[in-house]
Amino acid sequence: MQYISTRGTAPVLDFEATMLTGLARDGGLYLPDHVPPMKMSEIASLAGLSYEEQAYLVMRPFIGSAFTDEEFREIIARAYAGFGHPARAPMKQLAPNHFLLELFHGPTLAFKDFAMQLIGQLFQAALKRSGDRVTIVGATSGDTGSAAIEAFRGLENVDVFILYPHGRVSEVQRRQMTTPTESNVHAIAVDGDFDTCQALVKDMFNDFEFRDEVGLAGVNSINWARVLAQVVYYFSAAVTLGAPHRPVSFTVPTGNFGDIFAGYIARSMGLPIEKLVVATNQNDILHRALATGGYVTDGVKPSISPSMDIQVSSNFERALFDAYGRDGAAVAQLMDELKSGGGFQISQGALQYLRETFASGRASEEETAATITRTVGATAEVLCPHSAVGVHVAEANLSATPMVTLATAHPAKFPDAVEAATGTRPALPERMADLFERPERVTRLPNDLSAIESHIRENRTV
Ligand SMILES: Cc1ncc(COP(=O)(O)O)c(C=O)c1O
Ligand SMILES: N[C@@H](CCOP(=O)(O)O)C(=O)O
Repeated sequence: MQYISTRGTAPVLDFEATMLTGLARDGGLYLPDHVPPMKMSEIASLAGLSYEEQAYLVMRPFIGSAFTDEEFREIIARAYAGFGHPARAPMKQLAPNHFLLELFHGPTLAFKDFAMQLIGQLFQAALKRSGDRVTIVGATSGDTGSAAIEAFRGLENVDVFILYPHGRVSEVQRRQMTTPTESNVHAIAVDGDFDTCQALVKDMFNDFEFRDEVGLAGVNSINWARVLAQVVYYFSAAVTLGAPHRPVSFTVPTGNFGDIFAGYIARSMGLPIEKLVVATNQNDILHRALATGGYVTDGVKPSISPSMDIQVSSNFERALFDAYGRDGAAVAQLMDELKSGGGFQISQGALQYLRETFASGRASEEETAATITRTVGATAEVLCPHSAVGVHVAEANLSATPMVTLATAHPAKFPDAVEAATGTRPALPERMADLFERPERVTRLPNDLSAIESHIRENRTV
């Protein structure tokens, strides 16, 4: 399996190099050159297997010769051993044809753990073999950062620097990033929003001198391995509900478009997904783009679902690449327009492809809060605000086909919003009970590439 860039001019890489490279050197994102199909019988045979075995069977064709079968099985076993639920991704029923896929039983209580725990193991195995050292730099609106720190803390050959928007993540998210004591963990609070942080990370990748000097690696969903790991739970949920003999729909709370793009890959592999619904909060650029064809940024508005406060949605570039018939030059042109002018117009043909592929909807702040209140009243399920955005949009898309909404974070990560909607403050799991007593360690920096690069140069330990 080979990987190619969405902008068409970066070197073609194998799986391991793609994972360690992060952003392609032409500024694009890597994608497999083809998506390996799964036969109906292969999909059917996933039913009843452990999550780990399903993960092995779904991901194996993408890995090539990077790891032996035995190594890969062991890596997967270690990745999911720390999850707090034996099913890893259990499902609850909200209504006769509406299900909630709980993706928050990992160590940092968000869906990011599914990929990050796996990537941590994959990086360790690859770096042990090569003896290389890397500096991971990531941007976060709260959940990617804590998951990355948890996966890489204390590892010998890795430093991890996480940029988060100062004052725009929940207190639990911030403390998850600022309280680890390991010297290879570095939290940076940036003056700006998530888009600022993500742009800084991409600028670092495009600064080749810096990139090569520090051995830059990325664990945002620009990293293909992140997306791949998230493909698995679409299969696990769908076969539980009768796929491939019966189609299933999914609604995905969306910000950076990584999670829903994983669903798109599952469908491309042959999983019968009827509707794939993009659910946005008031930062609804994706919903507007699908409705109007204009992808136009208009400033991030802070919301009660802060992890989705994103306007420059990184993985949408991967969807555009397919929508434009895998024309890297066309994608590069759109991304230049986005960078220089804050937006672009999607061509009619590409828009038609995207509309046939994705449905979409948005939830206002009031609708999000009301969904948390209503759902706990009707089902006793306490939703986090991101999952509530998903449930609200899913309810407008219900049909005879079972709908699965992805519950992307644990309610205790966003206690203020959940308490305001339910009257009850959700408690953190016992193992995190002292989170608010642990000392914090963070560096505040301006939105200034050279200041952040200097900080990284001076503070990396490897
Ligand atoms: C809790 C939560 N839900 C949903 C999302 C959206 O996921 P994606 O960025 O993959 O679209 C994120 C982060 O982006 C998140 O942290
Ligand atoms: N919501 C994310 C934003 C970064 O997304 P990623 O999937 O590209 O890493 C977060 O919580 O940080």
